[in-house]
Amino acid sequence: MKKLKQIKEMSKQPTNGKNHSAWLTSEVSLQEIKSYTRQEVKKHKDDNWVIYKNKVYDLTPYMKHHPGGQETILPYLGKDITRTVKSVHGWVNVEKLVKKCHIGNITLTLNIENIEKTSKDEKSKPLTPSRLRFQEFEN
Ligand code: HEM
Repeated sequence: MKKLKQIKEMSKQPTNGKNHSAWLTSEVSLQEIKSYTRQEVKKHKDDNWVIYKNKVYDLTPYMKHHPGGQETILPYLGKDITRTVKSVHGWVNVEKLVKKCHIGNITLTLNIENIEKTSKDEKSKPLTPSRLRFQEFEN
């Protein structure tokens, strides 16, 4: 925890990517991987958390090194950045660059109640050959 505090202090002076190599060689590690829901990540917007490919990252130590500037990332904090990153710079190996910021994974939850409701709905059943024939008569 003390280490995390130090890192957060260090992150206060932006270099806007001018010191990207310093980031790559630094020994920062926030690793204590936990499971989070998307709702939980949203609540940690101010802690600089984001979701990338179902993994949770605390970008605090990386922000000031981001070549695109830390201000570009600000609107995306607490959110899933997967699509945005793909459209802005799909060639960047994000997972490698922010490996040190990986703090958790998104838990996939199934809403059993909804699944039961859906399966009771006749129309939601898969179109098996016999149902297909039946549908031909319906239309
Ligand atoms: C943690 C995730 C991210 C990492 C590791 C990352 C990494 C990088 C890297 C390595 C570059 C330089 C690319 C190059 O010069 O070819 C870059 C540039 C940039 N990034 Fe990110 N980025 C991240 C998230 C984001 C997000 C969420 C945005 C939001 C829009 C963003 C916007 C930009 C922009 C605008 C540039 C400048 C592109 C340019 O110079 O034309 N990045 N980023």
